[in-house]
Amino acid sequence: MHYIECFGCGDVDGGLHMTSTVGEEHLVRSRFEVTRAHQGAPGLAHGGLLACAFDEALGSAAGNLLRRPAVTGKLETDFLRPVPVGSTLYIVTKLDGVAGRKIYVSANGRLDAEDGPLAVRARALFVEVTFEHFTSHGSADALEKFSQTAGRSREDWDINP
Ligand SMILES: CCCCCCCCCCCCCC(=O)SCCNC(=O)CCNC(=O)[C@H](O)C(C)(C)COP(=O)(O)OP(=O)(O)OC[C@H]1O[C@@H](n2cnc3c(N)ncnc32)[C@H](O)[C@@H]1OP(=O)(O)O
Repeated sequence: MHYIECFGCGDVDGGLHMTSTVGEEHLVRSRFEVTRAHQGAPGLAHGGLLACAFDEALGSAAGNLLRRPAVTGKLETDFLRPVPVGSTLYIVTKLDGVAGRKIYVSANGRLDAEDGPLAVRARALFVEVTFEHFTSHGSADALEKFSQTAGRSREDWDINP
């Protein structure tokens, strides 16, 4: 599910511009190209933005694999290596389990190649929500834009393929 104004996957100035695809063995592969806009220490990615990139990758996996709206309840990150500006993080996310509304996902991010050195590891708990979560806490304008740019209606989420 893609939303053009999403900081993670949308077309936002200084955003992460991430792409995610569902691949073999129900793994979701995401890429994050680290630019100067994502800097913390000179020449290195900001840890908070790396956490954001993993939130996006993990959330994309939960949404695309289960086709249910869910939000991040908890996110843990292990920063194992510095991530330089100019590098690309190859993130692979897997669904670890579902318990009622709770969706457990985890991801590994490798530097510059699918088999590059492991730089960041993350785990998250997403909690399935109803559409009322977005209608009551978000804005009607943003939801309208979402349904136009995503090209889907809320009914699409009722189907679990
Ligand atoms: C039209 C719309 C389309 C939408 C498209 C989708 C786009 C997605 C975009 C994604 C963008 C990227 C992603 C983003 O940026 S998502 C944005 C960041 N996240 C949020 O804003 C979420 C804010 N939090 C909430 O809204 C509520 O707290 C939620 C909904 C999460 C739960 O409140 P709710 O009252 O509903 O449920 P509950 O409290 O009964 O909890 C239910 C169960 O979950 C367990 N639990 C909860 N929290 C935690 C925790 N921290 N650690 C451990 N466990 C936790 C809890 O114990 C319980 O377990 P159990 O007792 O059943 O065993």
